[in-house]
Amino acid sequence: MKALVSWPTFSSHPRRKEPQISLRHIASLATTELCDSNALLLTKGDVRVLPPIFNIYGHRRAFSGPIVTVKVFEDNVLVRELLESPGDGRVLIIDGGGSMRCALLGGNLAQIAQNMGWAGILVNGCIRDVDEINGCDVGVRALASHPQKSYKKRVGEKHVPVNIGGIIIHDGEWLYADSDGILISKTELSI
Ligand SMILES: O=C([O-])CC(=O)C(=O)O
Repeated sequence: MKALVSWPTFSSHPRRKEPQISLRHIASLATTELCDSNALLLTKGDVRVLPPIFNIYGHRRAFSGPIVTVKVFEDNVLVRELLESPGDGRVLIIDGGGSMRCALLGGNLAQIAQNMGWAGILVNGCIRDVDEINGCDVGVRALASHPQKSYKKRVGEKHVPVNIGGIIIHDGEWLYADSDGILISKTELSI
């Protein structure tokens, strides 16, 4: 398998014959290759594999970037605040405690994330407006979908360590996601 995977978009313009490959779709390194090339880091725990509990949403199937964390519970005001700030190719990890009782991310927030340059969003919880999210040029991972919105009380903490499926993740670490899985790394990885 090649080290680099890409997710080209093809122009629908009738006169254009060549596929248009958007630079924003040159995706991240393949998680399989990263695991194979960084076996020592995996052994040491500097690279961890998240348990395969997340569903894949969003137009961008593969993404990577430095992590920003936020810990909330059934309240997404802090999520909106972060997504309204420049993403600069980073990945937002929302630890929603795994709640199955409401959605922490919907179509509006995914659109904002796309416009603000976030590479991806991982939700330890639920999302809604799945069809809209799937149309946004951002990668999304979440446990499930739920039609109900969350509270708006602004309770939670930004930039704190979070525990996702038993893996402790710190702000500033790196996330790599593709169709095969999700890696968390203390540092930026190479093949
Ligand atoms: O605002 C929310 O609670 C989530 C939502 O529906 C959206 O992002 O469209």
